[in-house]
Amino acid sequence: LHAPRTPHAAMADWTDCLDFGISLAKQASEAVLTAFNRQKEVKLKSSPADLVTETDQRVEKMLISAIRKRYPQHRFIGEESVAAGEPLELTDRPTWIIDPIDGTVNFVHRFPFVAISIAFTVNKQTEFGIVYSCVEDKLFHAQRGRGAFLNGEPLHVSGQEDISRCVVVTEIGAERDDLALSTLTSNIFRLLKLPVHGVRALGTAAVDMCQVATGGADAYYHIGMHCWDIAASAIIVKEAGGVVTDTDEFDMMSRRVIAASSSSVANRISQVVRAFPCRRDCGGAPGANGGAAL
Ligand SMILES: Nc1ncnc2c1ncn2[C@@H]1O[C@H](CO)[C@@H](O)[C@H]1OP(=O)(O)O
Ligand SMILES: [Mg+2]
Ligand SMILES: [Mg+2]
Repeated sequence: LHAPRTPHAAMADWTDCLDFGISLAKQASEAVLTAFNRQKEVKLKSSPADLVTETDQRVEKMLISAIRKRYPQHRFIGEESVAAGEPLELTDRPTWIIDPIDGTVNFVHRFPFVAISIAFTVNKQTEFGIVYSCVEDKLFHAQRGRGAFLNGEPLHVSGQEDISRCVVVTEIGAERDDLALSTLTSNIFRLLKLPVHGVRALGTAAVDMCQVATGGADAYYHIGMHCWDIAASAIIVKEAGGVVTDTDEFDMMSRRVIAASSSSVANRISQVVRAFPCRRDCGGAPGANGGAAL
């Protein structure tokens, strides 16, 4: 007798991978903290504000080689691998999306918010996300359909629906051209005029977005970041009861995101904030097959 065939991905719950990812994030955090107070050699990437250090590269290599050893069939999208010329391609295969240090400018300056961000997708759907805020020693994680947690305690968004009572987090990013800078500053101007209670930026997209999951902030938006900056924190916000959108449906490759405590706050931010053009990380038109869903 033959049991009915169920696709492998539908059967698996990927908890094994999640546990392994958490143990690796802890190891990676030790490496980041050891280097944190030392003098760093800094190289530039796409702009004078887009930095990389030897630690970013070493931590990413350590993570990928450990995962590859245990799961030889799995694929990777890593910030520093892509910077070194690896293709950025999301397929249906199990894929680890890694930012070895989110907040490299903070790391270089010893501004105490840096994180390791690890997301895992199957069939382009995120199964879990891990964000380890190293200096704070805060481990955020979420698994699809199973809630979001900070150091093991359940997380919930604030539920705030009134934009004028919101703390909104965003990032300044690495772009320094006139169009990007004027769009960015006028977005902040328009939000402050609504008014909102405050606008904040911690310097790490992953940790910023986790603030929405804790209820410490009510919304987050960012234009220009990459999939590895937000893939893990997006599922953490969603599992904490938040809303994660683009101008339309969330697409982690679109380089735009709004995460909010409620759909009314998300809609209000999408009415106020304008995007500047960014080349997609991968895939076709927004929402097309090459994108990725939560
Ligand atoms: N081109 C870009 N535009 C906007 N944000 C970017 C960016 N590249 C990276 N980021 C991310 O935005 C935050 C800082 O503004 C960080 O999370 C940073 O990630 P990183 O430190 O891994 O490079
Ligand atoms: Mg990053
Ligand atoms: Mg990084």
